[in-house]
Amino acid sequence: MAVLGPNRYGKAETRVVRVTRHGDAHRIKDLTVSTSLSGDMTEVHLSGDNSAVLPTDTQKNTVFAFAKKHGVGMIEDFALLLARHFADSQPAIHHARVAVEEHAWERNGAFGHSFVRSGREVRTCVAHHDGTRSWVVSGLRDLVVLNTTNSEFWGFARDEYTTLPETRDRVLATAVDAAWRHADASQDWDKTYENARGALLAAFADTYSLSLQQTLYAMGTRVLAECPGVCEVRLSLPNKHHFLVDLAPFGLDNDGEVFFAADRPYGLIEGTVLREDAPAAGPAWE
Ligand SMILES: O=c1[nH]c(=O)c2[nH]c(=O)[nH]c2[nH]1
Repeated sequence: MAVLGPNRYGKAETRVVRVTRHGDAHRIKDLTVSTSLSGDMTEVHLSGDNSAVLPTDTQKNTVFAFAKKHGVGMIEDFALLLARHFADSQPAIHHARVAVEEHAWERNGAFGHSFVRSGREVRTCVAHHDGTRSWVVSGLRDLVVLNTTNSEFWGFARDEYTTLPETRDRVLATAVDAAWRHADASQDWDKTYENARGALLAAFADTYSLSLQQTLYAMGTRVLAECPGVCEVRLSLPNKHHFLVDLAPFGLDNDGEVFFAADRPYGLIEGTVLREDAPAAGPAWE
């Protein structure tokens, strides 16, 4: 006998751009929004009775309608608004998860109406609401950073397959993917974002690194130190290897000047740093 296990459904990656016009000075917010609902969904799976199913098309429409009606400020507020709407307005929906990514644009010169997509990282959040409680995890991805020195890697375990030379000076580069769990769902999201981003960058730059793992822990610890409302930080750091190119065949030396920036494979260093007294996570990360 088969039984239905955990399930959820929603509209993934609705792309919405909200323009706000103040005379000739326009603003844009460019988001990717993914909704995911769960609740009394046994019948639709077992018998095809759709009466509890708020269509994913409706969910997508709601994203656009809310962008118009409520505007888009901080993405955490927009995500919470949507999550609360779905969980509170549909009797069959007991839990709503809304994930938002924000793509940054900058002004193109002095023109009020012209923008250039910025090379900045993508800002992210996931908000949950279960009809009573809300949880928010904020973060960023693709924050690409590189140190040209102050990184070593040696003293590692060896076996018959180890060929990696030890290094006392290497390039250390990564694309930071970070998420931080808020202790409660009423924070100054923008302020925390800037503090967390600043902490990640500062810790990456000023940690004398003996491994990317050590740098990861320093970065997570720094976010907790700078952001009192954050109780847990998760980091995923690809080690973007930079290999010194052998220029000897060309009669040239290479004293840490020319590197091959390898694409793949890459080391992937992942870890969590949390306060000793961090409250239980609930479904925040899912
Ligand atoms: O910082 C590093 N951590 C590792 O675990 C590792 N493994 C490896 O081959 N290079 C590195 N660098």
